[in-house]
Amino acid sequence: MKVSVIVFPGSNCDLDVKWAFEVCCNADVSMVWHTEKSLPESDVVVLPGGFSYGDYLRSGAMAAKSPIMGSVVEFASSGGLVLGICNGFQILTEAHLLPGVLLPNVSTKFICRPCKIRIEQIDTPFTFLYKQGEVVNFPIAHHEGLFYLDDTSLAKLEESGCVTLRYLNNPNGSLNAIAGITNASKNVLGLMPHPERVVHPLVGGQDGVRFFKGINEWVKEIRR
Ligand SMILES: NC(=O)CC[C@H](N)C(=O)O
Repeated sequence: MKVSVIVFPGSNCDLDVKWAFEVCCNADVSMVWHTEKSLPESDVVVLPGGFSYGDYLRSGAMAAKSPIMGSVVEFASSGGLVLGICNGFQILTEAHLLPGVLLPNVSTKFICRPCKIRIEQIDTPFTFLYKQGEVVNFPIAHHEGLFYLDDTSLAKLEESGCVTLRYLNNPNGSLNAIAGITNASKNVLGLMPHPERVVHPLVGGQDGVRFFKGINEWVKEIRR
């Protein structure tokens, strides 16, 4: 499986997610600097966590205008798998690949801790190795994690089964405790928690292993 991780000035989870793909599924991972205009051959494109452009203006707003994003949008539109973790989720909403916006946490504090997350949808390339309703531990680390959407669009998002992950104890005040969503065709996932931080017992857990293994199996299935 070929994975491209987009690196923005201020990304800081780029190497963690590269390692997660390597350790979980022996993936071939390329790091792609944001000023590139085209993607290498890819099965999956990842927008990693961090503080792209120092979170100036709004988290993800400037990164969404980076030269590489034209190719990322094209890749997503053609059905390619796109994964945005934390700052990557913020970039996906700013690029309008996903609906809604991530606002400052209701506490106005940066929150960094383990978090219980319920898997709400398993009919996605990212979550199908989990059980429906399973509760996992994925850490969170963000200041702007409050997922917000207008009432009508939120109802539509829920009805269409695009709410993929939900917090058990809503740490940031997200509407409907939403932690992760997909687009309608479910090839684009954005989530605030960090599955790449729980892929080895040495780093505090393994609940993220099936997330990355699942992506790999999904890609291999498509290729077959
Ligand atoms: N870990 C991250 O990706 C941080 C996301 C973002 N910069 C925030 O603080 O909300």
